[in-house]
Amino acid sequence: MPERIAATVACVLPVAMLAAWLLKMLTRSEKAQDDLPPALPECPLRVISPFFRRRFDFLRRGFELSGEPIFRFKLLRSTVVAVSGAPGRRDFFTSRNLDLGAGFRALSGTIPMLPGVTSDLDPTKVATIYRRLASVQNTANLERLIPRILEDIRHVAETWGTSGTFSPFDEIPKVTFQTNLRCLAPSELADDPALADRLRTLYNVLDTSTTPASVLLPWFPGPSAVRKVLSTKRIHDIISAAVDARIKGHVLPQDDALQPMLDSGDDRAVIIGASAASPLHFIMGLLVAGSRSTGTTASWLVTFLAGHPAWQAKARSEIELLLSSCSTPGEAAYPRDTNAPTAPSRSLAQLASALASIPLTAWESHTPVLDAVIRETLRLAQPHTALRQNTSSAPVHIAGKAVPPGAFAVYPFADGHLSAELFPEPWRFDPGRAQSKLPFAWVGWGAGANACLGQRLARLELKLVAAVLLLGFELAVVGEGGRVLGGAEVPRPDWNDALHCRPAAECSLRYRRVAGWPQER
Ligand code: HEM
Repeated sequence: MPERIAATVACVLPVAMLAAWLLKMLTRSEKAQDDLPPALPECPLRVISPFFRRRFDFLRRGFELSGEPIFRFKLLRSTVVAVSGAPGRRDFFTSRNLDLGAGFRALSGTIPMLPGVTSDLDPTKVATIYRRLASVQNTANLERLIPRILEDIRHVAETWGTSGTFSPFDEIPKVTFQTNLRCLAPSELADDPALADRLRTLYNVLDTSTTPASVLLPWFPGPSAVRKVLSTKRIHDIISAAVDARIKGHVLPQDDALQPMLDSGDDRAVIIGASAASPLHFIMGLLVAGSRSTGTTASWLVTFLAGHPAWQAKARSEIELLLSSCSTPGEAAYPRDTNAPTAPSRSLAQLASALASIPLTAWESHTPVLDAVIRETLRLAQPHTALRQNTSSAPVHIAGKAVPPGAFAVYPFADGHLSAELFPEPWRFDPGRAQSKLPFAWVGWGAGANACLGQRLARLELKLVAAVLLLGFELAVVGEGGRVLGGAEVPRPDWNDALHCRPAAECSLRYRRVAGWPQER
């Protein structure tokens, strides 16, 4: 009998504690304040799932319901202020007291805090990481990386065979994960396909295990929280084994991103670890910051080009022009001998090496079509909501409304990017469209103090991926039953999928390897 009572208490007590805690959270009253934005008339418990699972719809509906460009709601105990409109955008991106790291830690929950694995960083260490990321992106290093990135793209592309159909949202991120690994991690990892694949799978587990519970109740050991902790630990173990092998001299010094950090005596935790507080710490953190966005952008870049033949042709001609202007007289830049029985895989290798002859300055300054296509892709398929916390002790004012100390402010990029006023027919993919001159209307790389720190590298990677795919393959978007889709028929990005913007409608890429360029197209 006493055992039965003890068992019942053991079952009921945690549930009762959780219920009491929830009640306390939900009944906490806010300090009355005149300049607070209007509150959403919803029970705090009912906003949790939409905020995390269908954020685009939730915020759009909130602006409609409140009838204001700014409204507030509660996520358990936290006040969150959602911001839109020109004055709101300006104040959001220019406020000095809205902290990206704190907002990211509390509302994104990508990386759990694990003693010895992830930690917060002091400002000096953050500055070191910024410096190292800047070195990765200096001109000499990017020049050095171009042939390696192209070889990585070629290797992944060869696994696709000569023709077929695939989901761009599954296959293209494999390419960009590999290229980011090449640029940011020890080369021992980028050179080992099995380890690289394992790391990619573990990062995917981190992404897909983010649930409302794992973010709002990080101390609660639910199944997704446990999966996250395990994957974080495994990622850490793989990366630290590679770093330690180098430190102990089991592997010779390499020409990669790790070596200068070791040579400068950087703190091992800064090199390896990930920060739960911000997308930092070099290898683990930057792979999170960079891989997901580069993968999503590259997937849509290729999909839009495949579905818009006129832009595809313009982009291809631009790269062909670069190729022909970079080949030395009398030398074929890329297989021109159409009589030779060119094996398709050989032709991809030749393509990669021909593209490697194009200098960085040409990729950066002589590709107006690719620049316009990337800009339009970032406008139309970047489902980002910027997250910030007011870490100061005074309210921060956004368009005249207060974000109280400790509260969060969130800005959905859809506000500007999908606005019909700023971008007429906003869902139409049109890289030739006139650009809005209004500040912060387009924030594809972020804006203000927190603009993307990896954009030079990301831009280069996107162009190299586009070049190999456009010159190495014939591409088309196909929908249900293999029907080719073009222009307005290409499915819309679904902004509720905050990771990939993967469309709700079926959408695949049909590809066929081109044996030689330009004659055999
Ligand atoms: C196409 C690829 C990428 C896109 C579209 C992108 C976009 C962005 C955006 C919009 C922000 C600002 C976020 C906000 O305000 O909430 C940001 C920040 C950041 N990005 Fe990127 N990014 C890309 C690739 C990369 C890569 C490859 C790296 C690193 C190698 C990187 C490192 C960072 C870092 C460290 C920050 C935080 C800056 C800070 O704390 O102030 N990004 N990125």
